[in-house]
Amino acid sequence: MAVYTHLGAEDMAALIAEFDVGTLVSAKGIAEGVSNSNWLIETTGQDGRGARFILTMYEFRIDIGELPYFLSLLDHLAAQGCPVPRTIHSRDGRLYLERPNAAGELKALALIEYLPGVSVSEPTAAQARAVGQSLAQMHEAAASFRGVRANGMGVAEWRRLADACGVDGLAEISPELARIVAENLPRLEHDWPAGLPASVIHADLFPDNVLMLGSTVTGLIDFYFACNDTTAYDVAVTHAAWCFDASGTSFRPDLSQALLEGYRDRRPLSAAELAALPRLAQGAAMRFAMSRAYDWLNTPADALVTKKDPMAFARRLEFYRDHPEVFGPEVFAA
Ligand SMILES: Nc1ncnc2c1ncn2[C@@H]1O[C@H](COP(=O)(O)OP(=O)(O)OP(=O)(O)O)[C@@H](O)[C@H]1O
Ligand SMILES: N[C@@H](CCO)C(=O)O
Repeated sequence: MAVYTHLGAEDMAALIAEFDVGTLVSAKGIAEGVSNSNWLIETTGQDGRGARFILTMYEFRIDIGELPYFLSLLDHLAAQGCPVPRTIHSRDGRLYLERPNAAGELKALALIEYLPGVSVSEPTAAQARAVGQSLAQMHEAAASFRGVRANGMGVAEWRRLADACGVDGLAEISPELARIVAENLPRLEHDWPAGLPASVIHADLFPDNVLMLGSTVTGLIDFYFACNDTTAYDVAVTHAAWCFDASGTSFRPDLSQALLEGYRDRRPLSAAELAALPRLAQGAAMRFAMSRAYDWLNTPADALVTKKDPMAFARRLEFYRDHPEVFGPEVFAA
């Protein structure tokens, strides 16, 4: 569940009245998501024909100081034609408002455009191709975005998370996990690709952050890890998130080929980027193995959150290390 704060009907109506979107008709809590409280809002709309929005209260994790980067990035990408929800600005031009949460702490709230579509759990090749195309479209469209944010989930953070788990903590999750981190993290730290083209990246484009209708991408959402970093690393993250079964044991070459071809339809990958992809993909797998391992050990047993399996990504890491040909030229020649 993810509605941590109860907003009464009068408070909600007053909040929505701060935006030029008509009057409040209904507000329903959204169960998905863990970091924020989210509501599906229905209003009469500016023209009386009805309109839908997503209202988010940023409960944990997101620093209010970073919200202008995330929310104005949505506006920028939407204005460039990307399938990204626009931020609705308040009548007095603010990107977000502030209200007390359940504990009386001041929290930020943003209203964003509602987009149709559902997140797929078993993607087809046509859907993977469309996601590759949308990712490339986003990279191109973001080139003119002026905001800058460092990647808080980069190599240094993988090390910090690994050290915070400790060898014993990693081994408690799985002895294999401790071994894979010990064997691969120092190597990735030492040889992490540098000097490749950089841009704004989404950095977390998992299937649950893509809305689709059939094989059409209708929404890229949850930009709260977006940052400026190596563009091809975003391709690697998306590849790691889309091209395996849930356990990370079974690689799907059909999805891989479709995703990479879709991406290259819109933005060519240079020889240097292609050569770096095996290592970038190992890093992407390490990033999610480490954030999941840390959460595994530090999420209270009674939290209403499903723990995600770190081994699913540790296995992907070994797969990428052992199969660099996944990104080889023969894949694209086929
Ligand atoms: N613009 C949108 N249009 C339609 N539905 C949306 C939109 N934004 C979010 N949603 C819906 O709300 C759900 C929760 O959103 P989101 O995943 O961003 O929450 P979160 O708490 O930030 O997530 P997490 O903690 O997993 O990062 C999504 O699964 C999606 O169903
Ligand atoms: N998408 C991530 C969570 C965000 O870090 C995961 O599945 O582990």
